[in-house]
Amino acid sequence: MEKVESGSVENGTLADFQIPAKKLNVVFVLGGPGSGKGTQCTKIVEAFGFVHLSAGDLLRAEAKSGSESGIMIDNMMKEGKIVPAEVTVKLLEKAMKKSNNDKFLIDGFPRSLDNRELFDSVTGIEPRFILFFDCPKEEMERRLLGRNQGRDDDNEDTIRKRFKTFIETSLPVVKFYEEFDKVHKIDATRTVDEVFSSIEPLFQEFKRTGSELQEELVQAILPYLSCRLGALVHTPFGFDK
Ligand SMILES: Nc1ncnc2c1ncn2[C@@H]1O[C@H](COP(=O)(O)OP(=O)(O)OP(=O)(O)O)[C@@H](O)[C@H]1O
Ligand SMILES: O=c1ccn([C@@H]2O[C@H](COP(=O)(O)O)[C@@H](O)[C@H]2O)c(=O)[nH]1
Repeated sequence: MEKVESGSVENGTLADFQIPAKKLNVVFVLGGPGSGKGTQCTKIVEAFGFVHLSAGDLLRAEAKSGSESGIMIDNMMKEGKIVPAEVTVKLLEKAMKKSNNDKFLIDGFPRSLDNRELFDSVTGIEPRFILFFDCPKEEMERRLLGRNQGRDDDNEDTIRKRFKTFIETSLPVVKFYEEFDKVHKIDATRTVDEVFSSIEPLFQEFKRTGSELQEELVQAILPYLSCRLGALVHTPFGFDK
């Protein structure tokens, strides 16, 4: 397999990561297009303080950025094809390094066995477990056609291609992890709340403690405090009139 060119990668670990790869908690969220991965990730983030990284969103942003690979990514997405692993892994790696968090939900990735292999060799990260949203094609198609978020790939023709790629290329990843007993298969046909209730117990070990919540609050108000402090320093007599 081709090796990723990255100055930060040494011996299969994220060398300049603040937290060792082994200590990171990564959950892969897999399932067919429209099975409800993104919807549930939002709820998991709210409840358990994970960082949500959607591989599709990262690729869409890269496609829009006008970068060298942008046109290639855009074309591949319109065809429902899997973007080369080097591109996606690099985007995920960059997004993870930007975050101070140690808990990541990686949504819609790995989409193929070679995506999985490259992520493993570049980051050295072993996912804690895999959530697999199981949903019939007809229901997924109904949801995608009703999504209405202006996505270029939510049309009948591309949806057909995305389903084909999912079955031929992405399902083998689920099978791979099943061999290691890492997959939690979720019946995604139920309501959003019912689905969430069934996955909530899997995340109990990640429940935030009081001091973590306190730390999050401090981090959230820090920019405001430093802004106020700056204003005080620049105001005669040290206070606003
Ligand atoms: N349990 C559910 N019941 C009914 N509709 C749902 C459910 N979960 C999600 N939806 C809706 O289905 C559509 C697709 O959901 P979502 O974007 O979460 O899927 P996804 O798996 O992330 O899709 P993709 O892989 O294409 O990004 C959205 O419009 C969402 O509101
Ligand atoms: O790891 C990935 C994830 C996504 N893609 C491409 O993006 C589209 C849309 O992905 P969503 O998860 O539905 O947002 C997908 O059809 C692929 O073309 C990818 O190549 N690799």
